[in-house]
Amino acid sequence: MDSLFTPYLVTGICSALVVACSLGFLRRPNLDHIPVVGHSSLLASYWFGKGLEVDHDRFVQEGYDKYKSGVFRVANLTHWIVCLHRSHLEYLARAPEDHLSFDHATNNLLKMEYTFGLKFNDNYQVSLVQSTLTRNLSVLYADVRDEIVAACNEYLDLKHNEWKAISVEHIALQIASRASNRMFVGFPLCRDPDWLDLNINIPHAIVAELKLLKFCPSFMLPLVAKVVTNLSGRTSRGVTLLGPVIKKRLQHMETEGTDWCDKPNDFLQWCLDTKRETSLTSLTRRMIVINFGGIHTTSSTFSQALLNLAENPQHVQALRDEVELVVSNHGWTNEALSKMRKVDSFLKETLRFEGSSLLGLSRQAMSDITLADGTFIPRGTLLAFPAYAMHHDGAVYGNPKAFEPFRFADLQNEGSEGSRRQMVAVTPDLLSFGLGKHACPGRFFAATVLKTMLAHFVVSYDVKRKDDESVPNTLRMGDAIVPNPMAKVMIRRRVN
Ligand code: HEM
Repeated sequence: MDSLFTPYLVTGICSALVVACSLGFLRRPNLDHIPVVGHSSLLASYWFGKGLEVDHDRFVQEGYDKYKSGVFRVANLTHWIVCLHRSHLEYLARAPEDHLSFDHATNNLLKMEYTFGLKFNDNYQVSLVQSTLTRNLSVLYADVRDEIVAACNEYLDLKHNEWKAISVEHIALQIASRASNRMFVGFPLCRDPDWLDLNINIPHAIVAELKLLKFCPSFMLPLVAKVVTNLSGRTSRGVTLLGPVIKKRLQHMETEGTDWCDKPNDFLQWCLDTKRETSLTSLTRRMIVINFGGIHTTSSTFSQALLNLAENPQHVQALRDEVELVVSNHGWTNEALSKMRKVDSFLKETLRFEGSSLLGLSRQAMSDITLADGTFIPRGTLLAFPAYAMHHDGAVYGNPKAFEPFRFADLQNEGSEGSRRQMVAVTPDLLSFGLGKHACPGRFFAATVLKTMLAHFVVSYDVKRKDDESVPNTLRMGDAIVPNPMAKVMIRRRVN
């Protein structure tokens, strides 16, 4: 019965998709008045889809250079992205959600309900990141550092003083996911290889699923998602691992109220304390989504920083001197991190120089809008800024094509605007953490983890390029910029 039914079902879905896609094309916002860079139509970008993956960076840069003070659009397989100009940043930062929506743009990209199983706009975890997580950084700093040191010892597994080749991406992912999960779900689950593996690999699965889902019109998503996503599989694997921890905590809350001896202080508990949900499924999905936002962003920044360290050995001593001096005065504390200007600058320059996306500040127009320069943006349009090109603009940064690790520390030392130069500052010159009310709320935690990781590496290990090969370039996959997964560096315990 099933085998007879399946071909009809598949044919039905395919035909409906074709009809719906054609209708979808007809209903797209009319953007004829905005110049195109690269593929001249969405259809062309379908046909040359492979080319788009490869050339997207070239098109965006071309548009940025050509339309210096205007807007342009690039095709992104299923929709146009209108790239705005720097002068529109202030409007975007202030625009209310019913004009320019971060949530709709994100949902358009991630199809949250079908990939994570969380309803659109059901995101109370965002305010917990912003408030409780950030507030607890000093209190929980010792735990986070403890996890980083333990993870380094375990995964690097260095014997004596011998050099060892390590896969940068693998090591960065393991350490970042351990450190993050110490804060997210606490000890001992933060060391459970199955929990870590689940959360490290979910983004790969979701990216693959989205490649299919993004062609699907919204009314068909519930049906198609059932076929192409593995939401129930990953949820049940997560519930098996996290469920017993949640159950135990719920029991404590029932018998002992809001406080008890040894009450955990971690993200899971903060979610439970809100009493917004008690279902094992939704709490597990919540912890998966927070891992999704936190792990890969942090680990790819660290991967890139480690590669930059191996590529620029002449800067290691300055970093070591700074870390040793600060730690001798303040110990390993969150306060000490705020004094490590060079470490901060090294990471900030890594975000500027490589970054994680060609485009930043994606938003969807929720009504017809006319920008200050008169450009008309119809309702439904997806907007973004050419972040990578902006970060490499000689009018903003001197010597923009060079990695200058201490450029932000030098600016901090020179000027009165010290705090604006810090990694966590969000300013129009650096869009790595976004801008305005949706600027990344996890950036304070990310900076704590990243600075501790880098500071620990420079004082504990020697790092160099592998066999004097230069480090491989980052990869471009559509808009995303990711460290090359094949990249390796040589590492040993510090010799002097
Ligand atoms: C180096 C690491 C990270 C980078 C580069 C990064 C970058 C970003 C960016 C660009 C945005 C969108 C901002 C906008 O469009 O205005 C964002 C949003 C967000 N990030 Fe991060 N992020 C990082 C780490 C983290 C971590 C560790 C967490 C959680 C602990 C986190 C949680 C979030 C959340 C919840 C949002 C959505 C904010 C909202 O809905 O208003 N991020 N992040």
